[in-house]
Amino acid sequence: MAVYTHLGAEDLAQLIAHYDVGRLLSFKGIAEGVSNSNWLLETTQGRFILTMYERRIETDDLPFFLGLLDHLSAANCPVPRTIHDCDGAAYRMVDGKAVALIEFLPGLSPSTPTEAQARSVGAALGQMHRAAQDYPNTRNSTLEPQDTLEILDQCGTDALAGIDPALPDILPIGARIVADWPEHLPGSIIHSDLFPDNVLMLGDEVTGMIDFYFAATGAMAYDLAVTHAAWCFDDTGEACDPALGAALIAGYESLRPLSDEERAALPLLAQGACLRFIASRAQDWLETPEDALVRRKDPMDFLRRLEFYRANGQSAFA
Ligand SMILES: Nc1ncnc2c1ncn2[C@@H]1O[C@H](COP(=O)(O)OP(=O)(O)O)[C@@H](O)[C@H]1O
Ligand SMILES: N[C@@H](CCOP(=O)(O)O)C(=O)O
Repeated sequence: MAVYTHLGAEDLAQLIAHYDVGRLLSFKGIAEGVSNSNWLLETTQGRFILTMYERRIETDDLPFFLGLLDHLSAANCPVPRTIHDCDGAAYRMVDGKAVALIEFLPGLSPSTPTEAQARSVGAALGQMHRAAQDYPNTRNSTLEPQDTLEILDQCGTDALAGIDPALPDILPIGARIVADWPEHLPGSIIHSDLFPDNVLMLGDEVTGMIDFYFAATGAMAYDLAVTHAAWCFDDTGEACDPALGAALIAGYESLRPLSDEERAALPLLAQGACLRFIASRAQDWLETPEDALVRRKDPMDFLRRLEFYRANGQSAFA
């Protein structure tokens, strides 16, 4: 489920009246997603996505996230633009919560990506990194390897072992990743969470990259490593498909070639990416009540990926 707040027809019609988007004809809540409430709105002028920010997002960060969408879409990246209200504001407050109206983009998120799709998503990521170079705003990530290790430390060995007896192994492994973490790789604004469910596609074409709410200033090669970990394995992280990885990287390099230093760092960056998703998933696992209507994601899916990157080193990216 991803509609945490009830908004009725009258609430939505009243809200829409603040925008130049015509009259509300119909709406429905969107089931996908876990962090925010989303509705698909149909008005006399077309379709729009309404997002209400519920968890993990600071309202103070919204100008950064929403301005980034406008910056990237103006540079022809496949990213939805935000619809500003009649006063020019990118977001409004409803009952104390921030809401934004966002362009609807067509497309479906692939559940079993093909090589052609992995290549396209790599190219879209490279295009985004280049276009974001001159975005004037910055944001520090709150999920650097050190932060994610602290999250796991706070979960504690016993609680981690309660999720899976092998999970506490991540603590010493994570400490080594943090100690070896490369600094000074070329940076831009990075998406940081470009999983298949955050990409919309029509056939092999990327029609939308969405959910930029972990975007931050960071190393571009780290973003590529996150995308590799998210796209090139089966769901449980047991099997990596090297052809998907090769296609993803080739697509990326068609827009932005990697330096030797970035290429050499990929195995460690990918381990750091896995550490980040193990941490947020473990934290959610422990904090989400058993009877909540949100499907908990298994941190072990990313411990398996991490083991793969440790065992295969550079050949994971051959
Ligand atoms: N701009 C958009 N165009 C079309 N569909 C969208 C758009 N933004 C979000 N969606 C739909 O809403 C779902 C949840 O959005 P998302 O931003 O990923 O939410 P969450 O942050 O809760 O994960 C997506 O899977 C997609 O189906
Ligand atoms: N992609 C992350 C979860 C982040 O959730 P999102 O719905 O906001 O993309 C994971 O798989 O752990």
